[in-house]
Amino acid sequence: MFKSTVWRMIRFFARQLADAKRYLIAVMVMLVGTAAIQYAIPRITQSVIDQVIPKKEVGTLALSVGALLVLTAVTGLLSAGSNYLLARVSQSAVARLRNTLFGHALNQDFAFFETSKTGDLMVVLTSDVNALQGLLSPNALGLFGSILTAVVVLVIMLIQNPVLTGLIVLTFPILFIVNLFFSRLIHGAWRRVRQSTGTMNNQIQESLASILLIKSMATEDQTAATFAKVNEDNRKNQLAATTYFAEFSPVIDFVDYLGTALIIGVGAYQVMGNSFTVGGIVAYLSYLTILQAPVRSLTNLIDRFQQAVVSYERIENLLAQAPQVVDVPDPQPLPTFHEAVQFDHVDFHYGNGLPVIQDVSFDLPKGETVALVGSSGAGKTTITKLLDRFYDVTAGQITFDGIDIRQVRARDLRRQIGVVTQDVLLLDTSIRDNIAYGLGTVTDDAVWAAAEAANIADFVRSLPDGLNTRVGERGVRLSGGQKQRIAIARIFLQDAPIVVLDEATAALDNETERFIQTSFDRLMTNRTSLVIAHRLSTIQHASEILVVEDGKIVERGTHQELLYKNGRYAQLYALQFK
Ligand SMILES: Nc1ncnc2c1ncn2[C@@H]1O[C@H](COP(=O)(O)OP(=O)(O)OP(=O)(O)O)[C@@H](O)[C@H]1O
Repeated sequence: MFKSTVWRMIRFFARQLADAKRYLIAVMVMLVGTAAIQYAIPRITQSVIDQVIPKKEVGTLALSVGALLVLTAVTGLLSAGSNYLLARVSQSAVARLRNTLFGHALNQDFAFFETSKTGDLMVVLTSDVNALQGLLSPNALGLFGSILTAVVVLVIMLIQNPVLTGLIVLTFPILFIVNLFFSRLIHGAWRRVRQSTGTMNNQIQESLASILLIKSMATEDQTAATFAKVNEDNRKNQLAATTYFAEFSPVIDFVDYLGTALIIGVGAYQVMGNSFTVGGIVAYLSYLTILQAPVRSLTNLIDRFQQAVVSYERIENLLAQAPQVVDVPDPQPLPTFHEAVQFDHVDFHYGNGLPVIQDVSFDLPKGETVALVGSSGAGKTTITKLLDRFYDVTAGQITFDGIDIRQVRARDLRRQIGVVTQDVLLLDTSIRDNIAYGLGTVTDDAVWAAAEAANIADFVRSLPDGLNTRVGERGVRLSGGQKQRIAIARIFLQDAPIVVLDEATAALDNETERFIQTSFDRLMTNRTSLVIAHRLSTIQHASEILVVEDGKIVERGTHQELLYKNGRYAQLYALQFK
């Protein structure tokens, strides 16, 4: 499983990098150049010590120093160039991936968002994508460069001084194992730090979001105590991570130093026996750093690789999700609504399989109002969601002017239906942008006309910033009634021929209720409406009232007919007006 994921991930990277071939070739050329210069610099130092100094060649000395300065400047340029190109390639690959994932998530249907937690999706879109970016980062990709340099340097060192080079190479497995062990420990420790930081952040976010609840239940102390516990866990994890680091750094330094000790000990011994030179020792000390670099970053890369594989698996899982509600390959055009919507023996259940809607049939002719009433949880909202095709019916069909709504493009259908829900969704932007949301460029006159129709214009005019007033996160700076009227203004502007109104259940004061009712009435004039009514006084003029209980229509008729019948509706009505 792990192996096949690794292969798929490598192929994925190859595809991502395919169109950056030119850049990657340029990077390779730069890396080869860097390798050559990194080999040459210690060689020049060596020749200065071994030849230029004994022979007192001042001219060659000046030349050598000049060459060293030029070469160092050139490596600087090459590494800046290759880092820039690698960063450019990896960042655009990652940005593309994030766009794909976000678009894919947005295109999922409603059912998907019910089963996936927002937090989990956030992790995939941020941390998991970052983990892949970690593998594509200039550091990780630059490892190829440092391996290349190390191999070149190693071959030449072996030819020059096989004994000393052989001994140095023997320290590498120790260096590798100690590094691996250390990085496992430290990564584990940092993972725990990240987890506890995540828990801490969630706790802060949740507490701030539910501040009203905390204040009204006076649970400040309790909330602070829970937070203190999470905070303490986080402190302990941080301390453990830094302790590991403090303990292991000297060990790593010691193993690093083994190579240096060998060069000084064995090298000097060879110099005494005239089989090596002082300049050679100095050059080898520089080469040692070049050789150790990839050994050290390899362990880092192994960890990043493992993290990336786990993240890639989660990304793949998200990409493998396919929405159930999809457009047919050849959708029919949907002309403007002109006749009727029909529910024809509709059955529906959510993912858990429990029947929610059973054998529901009704007509919603153009220009008429059909009202849904019934107890909480009876299935009224579900019926409106089926009309908007947020879910597909499990049996029967819903037709729009005779066309099954599964045969048309979902967005064409939804454009013709305006929805005002109980919990009004507002974005943290201006009132103007909230009213015009999703409707392209709209003139201020049109926005004012919609605000006027929704009975919110006077209020907007009374604000110092008028239409430019920001509504705050989730519209916190507005009252419930004001939010709802902004949502109604949005529907006026959308000018959909069909409206779905879910009356607020929350008790509104009489004045607000009257305001909203007038704007609802205006919205319903000349439109076709499906209304979920909680206050039965508002639907007395509906052309048909459907009483829904346990997902079935148990009674239907006009207000007068149903009162006369003296059944469930009459009962509900009596309850509200006794
Ligand atoms: N996403 C879902 N997954 C599973 N069951 C659901 C889901 N949404 C709603 N239900 C269930 O479906 C039934 C009908 O819910 P629905 O929201 O349609 O009722 P409602 O009549 O609109 O209620 P209310 O008047 O309280 O808004 C309820 O039993 C509810 O628990």
